[in-house]
Amino acid sequence: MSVVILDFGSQFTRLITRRFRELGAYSVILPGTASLERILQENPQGIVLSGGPSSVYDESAPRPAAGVLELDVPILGVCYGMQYLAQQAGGDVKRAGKREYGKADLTRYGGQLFAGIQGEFVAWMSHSDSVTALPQGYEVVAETEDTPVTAIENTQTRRYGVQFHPEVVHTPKGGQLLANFLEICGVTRDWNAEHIIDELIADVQAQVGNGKVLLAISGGVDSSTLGLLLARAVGEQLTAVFIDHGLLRLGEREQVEAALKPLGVNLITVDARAEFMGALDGVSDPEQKRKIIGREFIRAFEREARGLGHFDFLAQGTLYPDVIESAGGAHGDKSGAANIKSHHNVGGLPDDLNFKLVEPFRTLFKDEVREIARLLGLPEHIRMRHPFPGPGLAIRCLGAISEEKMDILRRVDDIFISGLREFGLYDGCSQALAILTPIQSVGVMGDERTYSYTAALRAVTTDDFMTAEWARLPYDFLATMSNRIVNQVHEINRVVYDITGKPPATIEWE
Ligand SMILES: Nc1ncnc2c1ncn2[C@@H]1O[C@H](COP(=O)(O)OP(=O)(O)OP(=O)(O)O)[C@@H](O)[C@H]1O
Ligand SMILES: O=c1[nH]c(=O)c2[nH+]cn([C@@H]3O[C@H](COP(=O)(O)O)[C@@H](O)[C@H]3O)c2[nH]1
Ligand SMILES: NC(=O)CC[C@H](N)C(=O)O
Ligand SMILES: [Mg+2]
Repeated sequence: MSVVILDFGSQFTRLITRRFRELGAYSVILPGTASLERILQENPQGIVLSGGPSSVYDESAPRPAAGVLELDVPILGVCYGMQYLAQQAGGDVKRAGKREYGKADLTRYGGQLFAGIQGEFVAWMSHSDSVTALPQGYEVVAETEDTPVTAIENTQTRRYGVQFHPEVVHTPKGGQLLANFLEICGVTRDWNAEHIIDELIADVQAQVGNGKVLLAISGGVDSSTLGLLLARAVGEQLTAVFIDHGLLRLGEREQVEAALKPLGVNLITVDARAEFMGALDGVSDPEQKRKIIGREFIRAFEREARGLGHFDFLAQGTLYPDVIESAGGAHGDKSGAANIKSHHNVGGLPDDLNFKLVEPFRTLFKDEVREIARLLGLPEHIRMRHPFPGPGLAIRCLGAISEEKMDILRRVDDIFISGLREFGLYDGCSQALAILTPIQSVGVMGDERTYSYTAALRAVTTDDFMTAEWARLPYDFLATMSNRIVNQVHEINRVVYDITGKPPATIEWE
């Protein structure tokens, strides 16, 4: 039993499942055009039609399969989904005079979807089209100043629609609205992280059978948690490989080896520094760097696999943000989301990949993996570690990299991260990093002129790494960091702090 979410290409589709998970309900995402038969396999108690970039009046607009709207289960349409419901029931949808984007206050609301909700209701909007004529049997149950038809319902047929996005955090009471929909569907809310673990284990066992699995492990949260999960799922068939690509932080290789040993993970460290540094020599374009790194990772795993016998499967701790930013879409079919950057483990994979990928966390967000990690008993110091990207320092050294630049950046990074720990600020940030810029500027030290590099420091707070705020670190702390860095790293004579959120920036600089 589940709620089926039909995806019409919204950036937020995955957030709908996430909210349902938080509410203790199990749901699955299927492509918007999935067949009726496929949908019925999920035994749905309710259906959500997601938002999407298309307009329902376009010839080529994606539509649910015939019969879906006739199913005798409640259906909630979100944005595009609501417009579709309205159009199908004989209403009309037109391009609105004004595009509505961002927060809007509901000037009135009521009806079953809003049951029990009180006070102001801030709704997050992102649409150009609007329902301009209400279909028969429907009632308008919410409006904003700009959009007279902001929510509709037909309690007879149990069809509901909202023009805003209840699934994003910018709609603070959206969770309650989704809970009301679950109630209408009669969903029992007893789904939790332990169920997720059982399900993930069963899925891995079904996928892998007796095959041998090479686990790409970095010592980070995702792959370490995956190590514990796979140890339970396919124990003996597992070999974990950690790659030292020369782009790691100061002392990281030793720390990772020391941290993973007690977990009982059978770990092999591969020294691939020469291969990575050679392949990256002289390359300055960020996307090209990412693609080369993705390819070199796979080549290193292949070399290792050959030495150890035959491996069908490569397991990676890929998370949902890696997938959506690499333009993977909610179900990994490149369904219209934009390519922001090619994460080494998704968009950076070479075309001639000979492994089958095992990526149980591909639909999850970081904080959900941390919850799984807690249940599997991952030690706190690994569980709460800041993420560190697979391409490592290479994407924090802007432009072409070199051994010398890696060495400079390693020392700056170490001063900053150790400083955060020393001042008790590490856990208050979700991620912190140092960047080596190619900018050289004039300074004066010991009465002498310097002409050296500028380092940038960045720290952010975020839950899901999809959006982030820059961390308001104390000035005194930043002053201490700046001092230490210019004093101890002679190649740096200027330090700046990045005060940009995501969006419009991203967390990493490349
Ligand atoms: N040095 C490495 N050696 C082997 N595999 C790696 C390495 N770096 C990254 N990977 C693989 O790429 C995946 C994605 O990297 P990513 O940094 O997003 O996750 P993580 O390192 O497991 O966790 P975290 O986000 O906390 O750093 C990892 O889960 C792992 O499978
Ligand atoms: O394993 C990874 N391989 C990659 O290619 C990669 N690129 C970005 N990141 C991490 O993803 C999160 C979001 O980063 P951005 O805001 O820079 O896109 C941040 O936590 C980044 O550190 C990566 N992780
Ligand atoms: N976010 C959405 O689902 C948008 C739906 C439709 N494309 C519109 O602009 O109104
Ligand atoms: Mg990592």
